[in-house]
Formats: sequence, C-alpha cells, structure tokens
Amino acid sequence: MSSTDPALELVVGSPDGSAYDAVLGGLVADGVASGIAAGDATLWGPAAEDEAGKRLGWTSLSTRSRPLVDEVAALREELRAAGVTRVVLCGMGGSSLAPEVICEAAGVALDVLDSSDPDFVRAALVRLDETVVVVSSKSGGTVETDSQKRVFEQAFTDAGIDPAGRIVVVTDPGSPLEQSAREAGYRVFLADPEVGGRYSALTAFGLVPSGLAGVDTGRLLDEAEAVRPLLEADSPDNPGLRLGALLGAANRAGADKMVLVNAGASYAGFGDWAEQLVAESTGKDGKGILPVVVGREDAPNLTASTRDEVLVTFGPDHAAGDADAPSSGWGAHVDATLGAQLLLWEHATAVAGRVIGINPFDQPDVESAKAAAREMLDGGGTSPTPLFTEGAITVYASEGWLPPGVDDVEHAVRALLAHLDPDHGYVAVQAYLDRHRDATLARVRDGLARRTGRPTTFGWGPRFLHSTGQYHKGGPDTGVYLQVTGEPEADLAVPGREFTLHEFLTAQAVGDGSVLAAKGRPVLRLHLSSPAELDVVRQVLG
Ligand SMILES: O=P(O)(O)OC[C@H]1O[C@H](O)[C@H](O)[C@@H](O)[C@@H]1O
Repeated sequence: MSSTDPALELVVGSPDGSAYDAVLGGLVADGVASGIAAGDATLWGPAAEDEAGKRLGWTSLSTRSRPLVDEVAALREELRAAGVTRVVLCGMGGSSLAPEVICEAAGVALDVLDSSDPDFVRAALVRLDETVVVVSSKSGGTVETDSQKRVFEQAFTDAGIDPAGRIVVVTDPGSPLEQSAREAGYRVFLADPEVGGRYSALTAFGLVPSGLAGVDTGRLLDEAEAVRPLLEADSPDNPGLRLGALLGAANRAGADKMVLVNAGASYAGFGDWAEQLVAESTGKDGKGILPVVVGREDAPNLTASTRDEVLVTFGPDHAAGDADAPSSGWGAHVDATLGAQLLLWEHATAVAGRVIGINPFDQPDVESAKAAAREMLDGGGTSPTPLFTEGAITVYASEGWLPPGVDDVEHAVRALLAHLDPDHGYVAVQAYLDRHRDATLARVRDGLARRTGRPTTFGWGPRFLHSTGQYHKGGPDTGVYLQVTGEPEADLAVPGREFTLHEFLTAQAVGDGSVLAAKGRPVLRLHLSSPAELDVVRQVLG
C-alpha cells in the first residue's frame, strides 16, 4: 500500500484482516479530511467541540504565515548589521521543538534553552555581545521560559547591553508576556491564537527563531503548501488519512506504542517534535499512543519490536521499514521534505484522535504537575523522605510497590522493572539533569530496553513534561517511572523570584512524581549527590 507524491511518499502495513481498510473507508466517507480543512469542530465529538473550535487554524498556515518570512528576514539583517549572529531560544514544548528540528534540517545553529537546570542555563550565558534571545511562550505563563528570560535580562544588563535590543518575544495576543514585553520595549511577534502549541510549527513559534537563525523559512512553507491539497482530499490515497487510520486502528487493536526511527533523514530531531505532537494529543482518558523515539535503525525496540508497537520510520532509507517488519504487523514508512512531514503528522494526529475517540487538542493532565511543582515551591508540598542512601545515590520511591527490606539500588531498580506488564508495560526514564553535559546517560535506554524486552523511553526533565508528560499521567496505566535527579555544579538565582533554578527543577521532579504516585503509578527516584556520579547510575541501569 503506497501513495507517491514528489514531496511525500508513505507506505503503510497492517496485519492481515485488520480493521485498517474499514477505518480508512469510514474517514473518507465521513469527509474528515475536507472537514478538518474547513474547520469543522464537531469531528471529535461534543466534548471536544469547544476546544477544537479554536484550534484548527494550523491547516492553512502555509499561506497565512507568508508575511512573516520577509519580516523576520529584515530583523535578521538588522541584527547582523549590529554584529548579532547567535540565536538563543527560550521556550518549552511546542514553543521550541519545531524550531529545533527546522534549524537542524537546515544545518543552522540555534541554542535551544528548554530547561530549568541551572548548569544548562548558565552554559548558555556566553557570547552575549553577539546574542539575540527569542522568548517564546503561547500562554506567556510558563515558569521555565519566564525564568530563562529573567536570567538573560540580568545577564545583558550586567554586561552593559540593553535587553530591549536583544530580546524578541513570540506569544499569543493578550498574554501576560505580550504586556510585559511591550512595557520593556521588546520586539514582539504575535502568534495565531487559533493554533495550539504543538501544532504551531508553521506559525511565528516555528518561523521567528528559525528565520533569525538563517533558515529559508519560505521554502519550508512551500514544502507544506505542496502537499496541502493531498492532505485535504477525501480520498483513500490521502496520506494524512492513511497514517491517521493506521495509528488509530492499531491503537484500537492494542498496539498503543509507536516506535519512531530516523531512517537516514537530515532531520533526526523530527522524532522529538512528533513525540510531543502524538503523546500530548492522544495520551488522555486512559488511552493514547506512546511514541518511543529511537535514534538508530538497529537499536533495541526496533529490531526487538513487541506486539504492542507500531513501527514508523522516516527518511529516505526504505530498507529500514522493510527489513525490520514489526512483530505486531503495524508499520509505516514516510519519506518527505520536512515541511511536508510537519503538516502530514498534524493531520494524521488529528485523524488518529478521532479514531481513538479523544480530543487531540487539549492536555488535561499537564497542569497537575505544574500545580504540584508550584505547591512545592510555595512550601505547601510535603518533602519526600528518602528510603535509603547507597554511596552517591539517595533513593526515593512512591508507596505501594517496593517490597519491604529493599535497601540497595540494584534491587530497587529490579523491583520497579518487575512491575512491568509483559504485554503492555513500558519504562520511562526521566532525567532532570543537564542534557548537554550529561548526554551519555541517554544510553541507559538501550540497556533497559534489552533487559526488559519492553518499550523504553528516555526524557530530559523538564523538557519531557511538555511532551510525553501528558501521556504518562493521562494515558494507559502501564508505565513504570524511573526519575534521575542530581545536584548542580552551581545553582542560579532567578531574578525577581524567590526560588532558584535548582529549587524549581527539584520541585518539578518531585511534583510530577507525586502526581504519578497519586494515580498509583510506580515511581523510583535516584538522586545523585553530585554531577560526577553518572557512571554509577549507568552501571546500575545498564
Ligand atoms: O508556549 P507555552 O504556553 O509556554 O507552552 C509550552 C508548553 O506548555 C505545556 O506543557 C503544554 O502542555 C505544551 O503543549 C506547551 O507546548
């Protein structure tokens, strides 16, 4: 089964006798593709209608965002004439994942600051005389982004640089950030309020930082525009309907994980962007699709694919999809330009949401972790009591799953993994550390996947809270959660706030852990006494 277009090729595979054809036929008969394009908010049922009514603006951005291309290019020239050549982006989730992959695809440098880790943030405070900082937040209320902005304002001021010439804000009209930015005299780009954060790649959120960094954003819009007619057609050849039908039908049949692997694409980071789109859009009401982003074609979870996984490869290398047929029988391969991929996946996710029976435009469980972190910072939350300390690692565990008497890290990890359902379980490693300095920790994902034979994800906190965090709390109760926290080389104050970045980061880890625990989901936290202790954790988990 394949559909070909110069800009987009999609091959899908489904098990014999599956419901895929019936689901696809139903989508065509119901006019779902043209309905999405026309802004029909009723497609996801009455409960989703309000939200969908203000979230369907993304379908036409390839034409509506055009004016931004020249506007951003003009600002880039202005900044370059003043010697400003480095772009830092402060933003979480939908406000940074798209520009990150857009710049990667174009081979253009962009420093993405999507963390509250003090060491990570401090490392970005360099070359200030040549730096412009884009502060992106749709709501204008995200604490990480606000904290990063405050740190940069202070750093510019300390360096004798007027922040007004160096901070560019992207936000929705009327947000608190718009107001404070105007008061401070910052350059403001207003985004489209009819587009949700994770669907905003082709709005100002994707185009302003990328354009300032030097990407040809007009070309990106052209790539999306080229496939738009295909994606809006009520036809069984429509790749958006086909990919959405595949994900939805597979999910209904019990394949509720999607292994997403780069098959030679120049935009490896696409996996992280799609991860947020799919996890946050579908992971709710006890349902959803968990993306398992895999870097290599021979990694565990790809070759050892399990029956609850759909295998999706992206990039020019077709062999990957064919050679490693998923054991579930559900699979797809997409080769497309980046602009086409972005629009394809937005359509496919909205379609899959309808098939699964959820609202693909809200994120009802993200707020609970934010509230728990706020409570911790305000001194309202209970500080967790450690179970025991072994060398450099202090261990915390949520109640109800760890057998009494366990007093070493190896057995605690074993006990956590023993809770995995052999057919549907997954392991989520959540590292609240510096994702540049501590990058090698991500290798434990492979070791755990091999050891358990189960889908294993790895996320950097707090980045993943704005992505898979919704699925962990709102999706099926099948995960076990392994948090890794640590002590920074040095903490960093947040100007004008009563908390430091390390306090905030710790509150985020503890807060999210407490929300998971309150839902009865097993959480084990390994806290490192210093940044140098990664080897110890790698050994225990490997
Ligand atoms: O752009 P912001 O309003 O700062 O939001 C950043 C992120 O925040 C939350 O986590 C939402 O769940 C994400 O969908 C969003 O992308």
